[in-house]
Amino acid sequence: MRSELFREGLLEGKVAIVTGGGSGLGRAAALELARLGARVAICGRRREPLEETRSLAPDGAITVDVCDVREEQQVDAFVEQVLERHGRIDFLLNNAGGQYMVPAEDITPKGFRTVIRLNVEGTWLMTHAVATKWMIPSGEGGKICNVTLSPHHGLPGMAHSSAARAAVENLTRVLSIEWSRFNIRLTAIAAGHFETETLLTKYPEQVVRGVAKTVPLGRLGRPEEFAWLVAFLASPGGDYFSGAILTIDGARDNWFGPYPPPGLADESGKPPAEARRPRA
Ligand SMILES: CCCCC/C=C/C(=O)SCCNC(=O)CCNC(=O)[C@H](O)C(C)(C)COP(=O)(O)OP(=O)(O)OC[C@H]1O[C@@H](n2cnc3c(N)ncnc32)[C@H](O)[C@@H]1OP(=O)(O)O
Ligand SMILES: NC(=O)C1=CN([C@@H]2O[C@H](COP(=O)(O)OP(=O)(O)OC[C@H]3O[C@@H](n4cnc5c(N)ncnc54)[C@H](OP(=O)(O)O)[C@@H]3O)[C@@H](O)[C@H]2O)C=CC1
Repeated sequence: MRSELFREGLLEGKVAIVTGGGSGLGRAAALELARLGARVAICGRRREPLEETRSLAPDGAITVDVCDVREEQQVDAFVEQVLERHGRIDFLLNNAGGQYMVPAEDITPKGFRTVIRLNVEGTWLMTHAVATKWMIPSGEGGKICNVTLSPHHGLPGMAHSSAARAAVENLTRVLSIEWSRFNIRLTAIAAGHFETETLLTKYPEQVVRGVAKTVPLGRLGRPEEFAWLVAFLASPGGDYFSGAILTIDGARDNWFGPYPPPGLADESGKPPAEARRPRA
């Protein structure tokens, strides 16, 4: 299948890593990058979903490795394997991540560490390995894109993850400064609510039922909309983006709920306006 948006061969010759490529947003991104001609290495903890992603891509476009991004030795071995196989790494999407939903007072020390370790340490280990094993010593630089979370003004039930994603966003900013001398460009995609299988099945049913109503555009994001942004950043169109946090969330960061709010609009859907007062 061809990309619905970009020209064929746009990413020919490029090598990309997508962590968590076996499902949801990671799968959609890996497939779009592969459609555009990139060779894509995906990883995750379970082989089966990764193999399924590979089976959906053009022959030979995607390679699969089991790797837990929290484990330094596994990350090192994975990055070395990709370099042995493909000889270069142009683009890294740190997509593996997540959390569980729970009131903050019920987060145990182990639970907090678990979420920080996955999102912050996992992102850092992969970023550091790719930078020090290829992007810096090769002199070629490259692009690293981290996946974070919108809303930025706090997501109740996800205190650990909100803290972790803020850390990743600041890491993105500081590395974009430090590593500009190596031509490494870093961005973060702050994803709002996307209709992935995990989002639809992992969280409490009553939360999932109402989640689209927390988005001004009134719907969840589609995985391909995320994948197109990733492909754009990997393409020459993304060459001058660095240090930016790109929020893709149907305006969720700016308002909680559909707009206009239910019950406030007129029959045509127009929000209310105050009457003009006569000038004094
Ligand atoms: C509807 C609103 C949506 C908001 C936006 C959402 C965005 C998304 O991110 S959707 C995609 C989410 N995807 C994922 O979260 C996938 C990755 N997540 C995971 O793998 C797990 O959820 C993980 C983050 C907990 C990590 O798993 P693992 O390393 O296997 O950890 P354990 O299951 O062994 O748990 C360790 C530790 O963590 C605490 N804990 C885990 N789950 C819960 C829970 N449901 N409730 C309370 N505490 C939990 C707990 O301390 C665990 O230790 P033990 O108690 O000893 O088991
Ligand atoms: N869907 C949404 O609305 C939003 C998603 N996000 C973020 O986007 C990313 C993708 O989300 P989504 O596709 O919905 O969720 P998924 O749960 O489908 O994706 C998470 C992927 O990461 C992999 N993964 C988890 N832990 C590890 C680990 N320790 N090492 C390697 N891989 C791991 C999982 O595979 P495996 O279990 O086999 O390891 C899975 O393929 C996540 O970071 C998520 O938090 C952010 C905001 C909103």
